[in-house]
Amino acid sequence: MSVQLAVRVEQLVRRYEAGGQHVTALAGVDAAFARGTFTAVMGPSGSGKSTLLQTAAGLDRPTSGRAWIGGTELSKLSETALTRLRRSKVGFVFQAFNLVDALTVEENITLPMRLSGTRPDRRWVAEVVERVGMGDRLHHRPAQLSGGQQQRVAIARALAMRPEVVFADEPTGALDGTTAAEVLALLRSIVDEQQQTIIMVTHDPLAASYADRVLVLADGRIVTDLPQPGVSRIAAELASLHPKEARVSAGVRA
Ligand SMILES: Nc1ncnc2c1ncn2[C@@H]1O[C@H](COP(=O)(O)OP(=O)(O)OP(=O)(O)O)[C@@H](O)[C@H]1O
Repeated sequence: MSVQLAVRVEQLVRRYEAGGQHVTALAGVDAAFARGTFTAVMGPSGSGKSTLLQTAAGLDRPTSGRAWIGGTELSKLSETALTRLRRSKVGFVFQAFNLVDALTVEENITLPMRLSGTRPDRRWVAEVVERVGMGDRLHHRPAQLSGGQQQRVAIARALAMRPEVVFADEPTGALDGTTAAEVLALLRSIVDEQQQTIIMVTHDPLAASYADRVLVLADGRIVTDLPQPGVSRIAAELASLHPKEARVSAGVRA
């Protein structure tokens, strides 16, 4: 039986022009992500990790190349169809949380379902809220929460609809070690128990060790594709690319 692909990108190129200068954020990335797998995307700052996530998720259009979510090629979709596809199949956790200030925690978490006209699965929503430790803050507004708490709300919002694919950009960057471990265990369990697919950008080798696979980007290209590496192997790979960055990521002050 062939492996079902949740996400695929082919020869993805993304160039930006800013202040008269051209930057090649992605220089031709090919990658396939099987359904029910958890992939960590790593690499030095500026290597193209966020751009890969954004273009693979259909939040940004590539300069050239193609991206698929499930069997659907994103470049063939109108903006409306793309928005519909994202709302029904994709969950996002952004670096900047992107919570709606005017809504409560509970309303933020169920917003994607209301937007896509799906009835929330109350039991699952309650479980997700509990597992990110936000059960006692449901009626707060984002401005009344710490950065780590806002990130946990963003994670609950991404998982509440049981999307087929979750794209997460540094989901544990703002969390303390204990909360980060709980969130990573939750991400791991939705892959193992519900066959959801996660693609997560992280700088942290410990966070990446929860994944089934680690892709390392450098200068807009995949330079390493490791199946189930341990923390020390990941740290060594990063150190070989960019020694200072790897030391800081591993929590060691340079
Ligand atoms: N909107 C934009 N306009 C111009 N250049 C951009 C834009 N977004 C990203 N870039 C550039 O593209 C390159 C890749 O950026 P990207 O954010 O994908 O890297 P990253 O690996 O996620 O970095 P970090 O780890 O610092 O978040 C960088 O050189 C960045 O400056």
